[in-house]
Amino acid sequence: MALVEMRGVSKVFPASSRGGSPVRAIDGVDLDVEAGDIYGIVGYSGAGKSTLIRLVNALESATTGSIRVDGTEIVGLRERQLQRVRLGIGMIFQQFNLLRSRTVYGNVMYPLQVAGVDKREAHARVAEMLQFVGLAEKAHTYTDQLSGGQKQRVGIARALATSPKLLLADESTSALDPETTQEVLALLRRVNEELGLTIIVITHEMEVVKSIADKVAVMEAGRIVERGPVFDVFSAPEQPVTRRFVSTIIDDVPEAEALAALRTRHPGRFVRIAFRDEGVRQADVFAELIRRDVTFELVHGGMEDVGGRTFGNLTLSLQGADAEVDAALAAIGARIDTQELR
Ligand SMILES: Nc1ncnc2c1ncn2[C@@H]1O[C@H](COP(=O)(O)OP(=O)(O)OP(=O)(O)O)[C@@H](O)[C@H]1O
Repeated sequence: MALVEMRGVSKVFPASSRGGSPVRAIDGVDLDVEAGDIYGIVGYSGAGKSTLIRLVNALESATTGSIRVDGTEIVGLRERQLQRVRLGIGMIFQQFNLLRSRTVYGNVMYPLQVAGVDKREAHARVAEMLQFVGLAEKAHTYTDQLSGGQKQRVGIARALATSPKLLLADESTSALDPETTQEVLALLRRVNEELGLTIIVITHEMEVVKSIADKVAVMEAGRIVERGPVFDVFSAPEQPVTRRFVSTIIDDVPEAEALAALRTRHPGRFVRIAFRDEGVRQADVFAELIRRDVTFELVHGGMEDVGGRTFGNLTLSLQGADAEVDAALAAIGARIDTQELR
Protein backbone atom coordinates (compact mmCIF):
# COMPACT_ATOMS: atom_id res chain seq x y z
CA MET A 1 0.00 0.00 0.00
CA ALA A 2 1.25 3.46 -0.88
CA LEU A 3 2.24 5.80 1.97
CA VAL A 4 0.00 8.49 0.46
CA GLU A 5 -2.97 7.35 -1.57
CA MET A 6 -5.37 9.88 -3.09
CA ARG A 7 -8.47 8.79 -4.96
CA GLY A 8 -10.82 11.11 -6.82
CA VAL A 9 -9.79 14.06 -4.69
CA SER A 10 -11.29 17.47 -5.39
CA LYS A 11 -11.08 20.72 -3.50
CA VAL A 12 -13.47 23.52 -4.24
CA PHE A 13 -12.98 26.87 -2.49
CA PRO A 14 -16.31 28.66 -2.14
CA ALA A 15 -16.87 31.99 -3.86
CA SER A 16 -15.56 34.88 -1.82
CA SER A 17 -18.11 36.99 0.03
CA ARG A 18 -17.53 39.78 -2.51
CA GLY A 19 -18.95 37.61 -5.29
CA GLY A 20 -17.03 35.71 -7.95
CA SER A 21 -17.33 31.99 -8.57
CA PRO A 22 -16.07 29.00 -6.59
CA VAL A 23 -12.52 27.83 -7.41
CA ARG A 24 -11.94 24.15 -8.19
CA ALA A 25 -8.31 24.12 -7.02
CA ILE A 26 -7.99 20.31 -7.18
CA ASP A 27 -10.04 18.41 -9.70
CA GLY A 28 -10.31 14.62 -9.47
CA VAL A 29 -6.75 13.73 -8.51
CA ASP A 30 -5.53 10.14 -8.04
CA LEU A 31 -1.99 9.85 -6.69
CA ASP A 32 0.12 7.12 -5.11
CA VAL A 33 3.32 8.06 -3.32
CA GLU A 34 5.16 4.91 -2.30
CA ALA A 35 7.26 4.67 0.85
CA GLY A 36 10.81 5.73 -0.01
CA ASP A 37 9.84 7.88 -3.01
CA ILE A 38 11.10 11.37 -3.64
CA TYR A 39 8.11 12.58 -5.61
CA GLY A 40 8.28 15.89 -7.46
CA ILE A 41 5.09 17.81 -8.21
CA VAL A 42 5.48 20.56 -10.77
CA GLY A 43 3.14 23.08 -12.27
CA TYR A 44 2.81 26.77 -12.97
CA SER A 45 1.50 29.19 -10.37
CA GLY A 46 -2.14 28.43 -9.61
CA ALA A 47 -1.99 24.82 -10.86
CA GLY A 48 -2.95 23.56 -7.41
CA LYS A 49 0.36 22.25 -6.02
CA SER A 50 0.17 23.95 -2.63
CA THR A 51 -3.46 22.99 -2.18
CA LEU A 52 -2.55 19.39 -3.00
CA ILE A 53 0.01 19.11 -0.22
CA ARG A 54 -2.13 21.09 2.20
CA LEU A 55 -4.71 18.34 1.65
CA VAL A 56 -2.11 15.67 2.46
CA ASN A 57 -1.32 17.18 5.85
CA ALA A 58 -4.96 18.11 6.40
CA LEU A 59 -4.42 21.85 6.56
CA GLU A 60 -7.26 21.87 4.03
CA SER A 61 -10.11 19.40 3.90
CA ALA A 62 -11.02 17.67 0.63
CA THR A 63 -14.43 18.46 -0.88
CA THR A 64 -14.69 14.93 -2.31
CA GLY A 65 -12.55 11.82 -2.53
CA SER A 66 -10.34 9.78 -0.26
CA ILE A 67 -6.87 10.52 1.11
CA ARG A 68 -5.03 7.80 3.00
CA VAL A 69 -1.80 8.64 4.78
CA ASP A 70 0.10 5.64 6.10
CA GLY A 71 -3.11 3.63 5.96
CA THR A 72 -5.32 6.15 7.76
CA GLU A 73 -8.20 7.76 5.90
CA ILE A 74 -7.88 11.43 6.80
CA VAL A 75 -10.92 12.82 4.99
CA GLY A 76 -13.58 13.36 7.62
CA LEU A 77 -11.30 12.85 10.64
CA ARG A 78 -11.82 15.01 13.71
CA GLU A 79 -9.28 17.70 14.57
CA ARG A 80 -7.85 15.75 17.49
CA GLN A 81 -7.19 12.68 15.31
CA LEU A 82 -5.79 14.90 12.56
CA GLN A 83 -3.24 16.29 14.99
CA ARG A 84 -1.92 12.77 15.48
CA VAL A 85 -1.68 12.24 11.70
CA ARG A 86 0.13 15.58 11.32
CA LEU A 87 2.80 14.46 13.80
CA GLY A 88 3.83 11.87 11.21
CA ILE A 89 4.27 14.55 8.55
CA GLY A 90 7.03 17.17 8.47
CA MET A 91 6.88 20.26 6.32
CA ILE A 92 9.39 22.81 5.06
CA PHE A 93 8.61 26.10 3.36
CA GLN A 94 9.99 28.57 0.83
CA GLN A 95 10.32 31.33 3.45
CA PHE A 96 11.50 28.86 6.13
CA ASN A 97 8.81 30.05 8.63
CA LEU A 98 11.21 30.01 11.59
CA LEU A 99 10.43 31.68 14.92
CA ARG A 100 12.66 34.75 15.13
CA SER A 101 12.25 35.01 18.89
CA ARG A 102 13.87 31.61 19.35
CA THR A 103 17.36 30.29 18.79
CA VAL A 104 18.14 27.48 16.36
CA TYR A 105 17.80 25.06 19.29
CA GLY A 106 14.47 26.63 20.31
CA ASN A 107 13.07 26.30 16.81
CA VAL A 108 13.88 22.60 16.54
CA MET A 109 12.62 22.04 20.10
CA TYR A 110 9.27 23.71 19.36
CA PRO A 111 7.39 20.80 17.71
CA LEU A 112 8.63 18.45 20.43
CA GLN A 113 7.22 20.76 23.09
CA VAL A 114 3.92 20.94 21.25
CA ALA A 115 3.86 17.13 21.05
CA GLY A 116 4.54 16.94 24.78
CA VAL A 117 7.76 14.93 24.44
CA ASP A 118 9.70 14.41 27.68
CA LYS A 119 12.33 17.15 28.13
CA ARG A 120 15.42 14.99 28.26
CA GLU A 121 14.33 12.93 25.27
CA ALA A 122 13.49 16.11 23.36
CA HIS A 123 16.88 17.62 24.13
CA ALA A 124 18.65 14.53 22.80
CA ARG A 125 16.50 14.55 19.67
CA VAL A 126 17.24 18.24 18.96
CA ALA A 127 20.98 17.62 19.38
CA GLU A 128 20.79 14.63 17.04
CA MET A 129 18.90 16.57 14.37
CA LEU A 130 21.22 19.60 14.55
CA GLN A 131 24.13 17.24 14.14
CA PHE A 132 22.43 15.64 11.15
CA VAL A 133 21.91 18.96 9.35
CA GLY A 134 25.41 20.20 10.31
CA LEU A 135 24.31 23.03 12.61
CA ALA A 136 25.33 21.74 16.05
CA GLU A 137 27.64 24.76 16.47
CA LYS A 138 24.83 27.20 15.76
CA ALA A 139 22.42 25.85 18.39
CA HIS A 140 22.40 29.09 20.39
CA THR A 141 22.32 31.46 17.45
CA TYR A 142 19.18 33.44 16.61
CA THR A 143 17.84 32.66 13.17
CA ASP A 144 18.25 36.25 11.91
CA GLN A 145 21.99 35.70 11.94
CA LEU A 146 21.84 32.69 9.62
CA SER A 147 22.20 32.51 5.85
CA GLY A 148 19.25 31.31 3.76
CA GLY A 149 20.76 27.85 3.39
CA GLN A 150 21.34 27.57 7.14
CA LYS A 151 17.76 28.71 7.80
CA GLN A 152 16.43 25.97 5.57
CA ARG A 153 18.62 23.43 7.35
CA VAL A 154 17.01 24.55 10.62
CA GLY A 155 13.65 24.15 8.88
CA ILE A 156 14.60 20.60 7.93
CA ALA A 157 15.83 19.77 11.45
CA ARG A 158 12.57 21.13 12.89
CA ALA A 159 10.50 19.13 10.39
CA LEU A 160 12.39 15.95 11.31
CA ALA A 161 12.23 16.47 15.08
CA THR A 162 9.09 14.43 15.65
CA SER A 163 10.42 11.55 13.50
CA PRO A 164 7.88 11.79 10.70
CA LYS A 165 7.70 9.24 7.89
CA LEU A 166 6.73 11.84 5.32
CA LEU A 167 8.30 15.20 4.52
CA LEU A 168 6.48 17.81 2.43
CA ALA A 169 8.68 20.46 0.82
CA ASP A 170 6.81 23.45 -0.61
CA GLU A 171 9.12 25.43 -2.93
CA SER A 172 11.79 24.78 -0.32
CA THR A 173 14.69 26.01 -2.42
CA SER A 174 13.01 28.79 -4.42
CA ALA A 175 14.44 31.52 -2.17
CA LEU A 176 18.00 30.17 -2.40
CA ASP A 177 20.85 30.73 -4.85
CA PRO A 178 21.84 27.81 -7.12
CA GLU A 179 24.77 26.63 -4.99
CA THR A 180 22.80 26.71 -1.75
CA THR A 181 19.92 25.02 -3.55
CA GLN A 182 22.20 22.10 -4.39
CA GLU A 183 23.37 21.87 -0.76
CA VAL A 184 19.81 21.75 0.53
CA LEU A 185 18.81 19.19 -2.12
CA ALA A 186 21.79 17.04 -1.13
CA LEU A 187 20.60 17.21 2.48
CA LEU A 188 17.08 16.19 1.43
CA ARG A 189 18.57 13.23 -0.41
CA ARG A 190 20.32 12.19 2.82
CA VAL A 191 17.02 12.56 4.68
CA ASN A 192 15.55 10.12 2.17
CA GLU A 193 18.43 7.66 2.05
CA GLU A 194 19.74 7.68 5.62
CA LEU A 195 16.57 8.38 7.59
CA GLY A 196 14.23 6.62 5.17
CA LEU A 197 11.72 9.46 4.79
CA THR A 198 9.38 9.69 1.85
CA ILE A 199 9.51 13.20 0.39
CA ILE A 200 7.03 15.13 -1.71
CA VAL A 201 8.68 18.13 -3.35
CA ILE A 202 6.56 20.88 -4.81
CA THR A 203 8.37 23.13 -7.23
CA HIS A 204 8.14 25.10 -10.43
CA GLU A 205 11.83 24.41 -11.10
CA MET A 206 12.59 21.37 -13.23
CA GLU A 207 16.22 21.52 -12.11
CA VAL A 208 15.02 20.56 -8.62
CA VAL A 209 13.06 17.61 -9.97
CA LYS A 210 16.00 16.54 -12.12
CA SER A 211 18.46 16.69 -9.22
CA ILE A 212 16.46 14.94 -6.57
CA ALA A 213 13.19 13.26 -7.56
CA ASP A 214 12.62 9.66 -8.68
CA LYS A 215 9.07 10.31 -9.86
CA VAL A 216 7.28 13.38 -11.07
CA ALA A 217 3.69 14.51 -11.58
CA VAL A 218 2.83 17.54 -13.68
CA MET A 219 -0.21 19.58 -12.62
CA GLU A 220 -2.35 21.92 -14.66
CA ALA A 221 -5.66 23.48 -13.62
CA GLY A 222 -6.03 21.24 -10.58
CA ARG A 223 -5.36 17.99 -12.43
CA ILE A 224 -2.36 15.73 -12.81
CA VAL A 225 -1.86 15.70 -16.57
CA GLU A 226 1.27 13.54 -16.76
CA ARG A 227 3.29 11.45 -14.33
CA GLY A 228 5.93 8.77 -14.16
CA PRO A 229 9.58 8.06 -13.39
CA VAL A 230 11.59 11.25 -13.91
CA PHE A 231 13.70 9.69 -16.66
CA ASP A 232 10.63 8.65 -18.67
CA VAL A 233 8.87 11.99 -18.35
CA PHE A 234 12.00 14.01 -19.14
CA SER A 235 13.10 11.90 -22.08
CA ALA A 236 9.67 11.65 -23.72
CA PRO A 237 7.28 14.34 -22.40
CA GLU A 238 3.80 13.95 -23.89
CA GLN A 239 1.68 16.89 -22.77
CA PRO A 240 2.38 20.43 -24.01
CA VAL A 241 2.75 21.72 -20.44
CA THR A 242 5.26 18.97 -19.64
CA ARG A 243 7.21 19.75 -22.79
CA ARG A 244 7.34 23.39 -21.78
CA PHE A 245 8.69 22.49 -18.35
CA VAL A 246 11.24 20.04 -19.71
CA SER A 247 12.42 22.57 -22.31
CA THR A 248 13.38 24.96 -19.49
CA ILE A 249 16.34 22.74 -18.70
CA ILE A 250 16.78 20.59 -21.79
CA ASP A 251 17.17 22.52 -25.01
CA ASP A 252 17.50 19.60 -27.34
CA VAL A 253 15.11 20.25 -30.22
CA PRO A 254 15.58 23.55 -32.08
CA GLU A 255 12.52 25.80 -32.38
CA ALA A 256 11.51 26.89 -35.90
CA GLU A 257 13.42 30.16 -35.64
CA ALA A 258 16.60 28.52 -34.34
CA LEU A 259 16.30 25.89 -37.05
CA ALA A 260 16.11 28.55 -39.78
CA ALA A 261 19.23 30.24 -38.37
CA LEU A 262 21.07 26.90 -38.28
CA ARG A 263 20.21 26.23 -41.91
CA THR A 264 21.88 29.47 -42.99
CA ARG A 265 25.12 28.29 -41.39
CA HIS A 266 24.97 24.57 -42.21
CA PRO A 267 24.20 23.18 -45.67
CA GLY A 268 22.74 19.70 -46.01
CA ARG A 269 19.73 17.78 -44.77
CA PHE A 270 18.81 18.08 -41.09
CA VAL A 271 17.89 15.06 -39.05
CA ARG A 272 17.02 14.71 -35.36
CA ILE A 273 17.94 11.46 -33.67
CA ALA A 274 16.60 10.57 -30.20
CA PHE A 275 19.02 8.49 -28.13
CA ARG A 276 17.94 6.51 -25.07
CA ASP A 277 20.45 4.76 -22.85
CA GLU A 278 19.09 1.28 -23.54
CA GLY A 279 19.07 1.79 -27.30
CA VAL A 280 21.45 2.30 -30.19
CA ARG A 281 24.79 3.99 -29.46
CA GLN A 282 25.93 7.17 -31.19
CA ALA A 283 28.93 5.26 -32.57
CA ASP A 284 26.57 2.91 -34.45
CA VAL A 285 24.80 5.85 -36.08
CA PHE A 286 28.02 7.57 -37.08
CA ALA A 287 29.46 4.32 -38.47
CA GLU A 288 26.40 3.94 -40.70
CA LEU A 289 26.83 7.48 -42.05
CA ILE A 290 30.55 7.00 -42.67
CA ARG A 291 29.88 3.71 -44.43
CA ARG A 292 27.62 5.59 -46.90
CA ASP A 293 30.08 8.43 -47.40
CA VAL A 294 27.69 10.83 -45.72
CA THR A 295 29.50 13.62 -43.87
CA PHE A 296 27.80 14.96 -40.77
CA GLU A 297 27.98 17.78 -38.27
CA LEU A 298 26.29 18.05 -34.91
CA VAL A 299 24.38 21.32 -35.07
CA HIS A 300 22.11 21.23 -32.02
CA GLY A 301 21.33 19.26 -28.86
CA GLY A 302 23.27 17.21 -26.41
CA MET A 303 23.10 14.31 -24.01
CA GLU A 304 21.49 14.59 -20.56
CA ASP A 305 22.04 12.57 -17.45
CA VAL A 306 18.86 12.05 -15.42
CA GLY A 307 18.87 9.72 -12.45
CA GLY A 308 22.05 8.05 -13.68
CA ARG A 309 20.60 7.31 -17.12
CA THR A 310 21.37 9.10 -20.34
CA PHE A 311 19.20 10.39 -23.14
CA GLY A 312 19.44 13.11 -25.71
CA ASN A 313 18.23 14.48 -29.01
CA LEU A 314 20.95 15.30 -31.47
CA THR A 315 20.31 17.32 -34.61
CA LEU A 316 22.80 16.56 -37.39
CA SER A 317 23.29 18.15 -40.76
CA LEU A 318 24.08 15.51 -43.38
CA GLN A 319 25.81 15.96 -46.69
CA GLY A 320 26.21 13.30 -49.34
CA ALA A 321 24.54 11.81 -52.39
CA ASP A 322 20.76 11.93 -51.84
CA ALA A 323 20.35 8.20 -52.41
CA GLU A 324 23.07 7.44 -49.84
CA VAL A 325 21.58 9.85 -47.29
CA ASP A 326 18.16 8.20 -47.87
CA ALA A 327 19.63 4.74 -47.42
CA ALA A 328 21.52 5.75 -44.26
CA LEU A 329 18.39 7.35 -42.77
CA ALA A 330 16.35 4.26 -43.58
CA ALA A 331 18.91 2.02 -41.88
CA ILE A 332 19.25 4.27 -38.83
CA GLY A 333 15.49 4.94 -38.67
CA ALA A 334 14.80 1.21 -38.52
CA ARG A 335 16.69 1.03 -35.21
CA ILE A 336 16.20 4.37 -33.48
CA ASP A 337 13.73 7.27 -33.38
CA THR A 338 14.85 9.43 -36.33
CA GLN A 339 13.11 12.38 -37.88
CA GLU A 340 14.18 14.45 -40.85
CA LEU A 341 13.57 18.16 -40.19
CA ARG A 342 12.29 19.77 -43.36
N1 LIG B 1 -7.84 29.60 0.46
C1 LIG B 1 -8.18 29.77 -0.81
N2 LIG B 1 -9.36 30.36 -1.15
C2 LIG B 1 -9.72 30.52 -2.42
N3 LIG B 1 -9.00 30.12 -3.47
C3 LIG B 1 -7.81 29.52 -3.23
C4 LIG B 1 -7.35 29.32 -1.88
N4 LIG B 1 -6.13 28.70 -1.95
C5 LIG B 1 -5.86 28.52 -3.26
N5 LIG B 1 -6.86 29.02 -4.03
C6 LIG B 1 -6.93 28.98 -5.50
O1 LIG B 1 -6.73 27.65 -5.90
C7 LIG B 1 -5.94 27.59 -7.09
C8 LIG B 1 -4.69 26.74 -6.83
O2 LIG B 1 -3.83 27.44 -5.93
P1 LIG B 1 -2.49 26.83 -5.35
O3 LIG B 1 -1.91 27.84 -4.41
O4 LIG B 1 -2.74 25.47 -4.84
O5 LIG B 1 -1.59 26.74 -6.65
P2 LIG B 1 -0.03 26.54 -6.77
O6 LIG B 1 0.18 25.65 -7.94
O7 LIG B 1 0.51 26.11 -5.46
O8 LIG B 1 0.47 27.98 -7.12
P3 LIG B 1 1.60 28.87 -6.39
O9 LIG B 1 2.89 28.26 -6.80
O10 LIG B 1 1.37 30.23 -6.94
O11 LIG B 1 1.29 28.76 -4.92
C9 LIG B 1 -5.65 29.02 -7.46
O12 LIG B 1 -6.62 29.44 -8.39
C10 LIG B 1 -5.82 29.77 -6.17
O13 LIG B 1 -6.21 31.10 -6.38
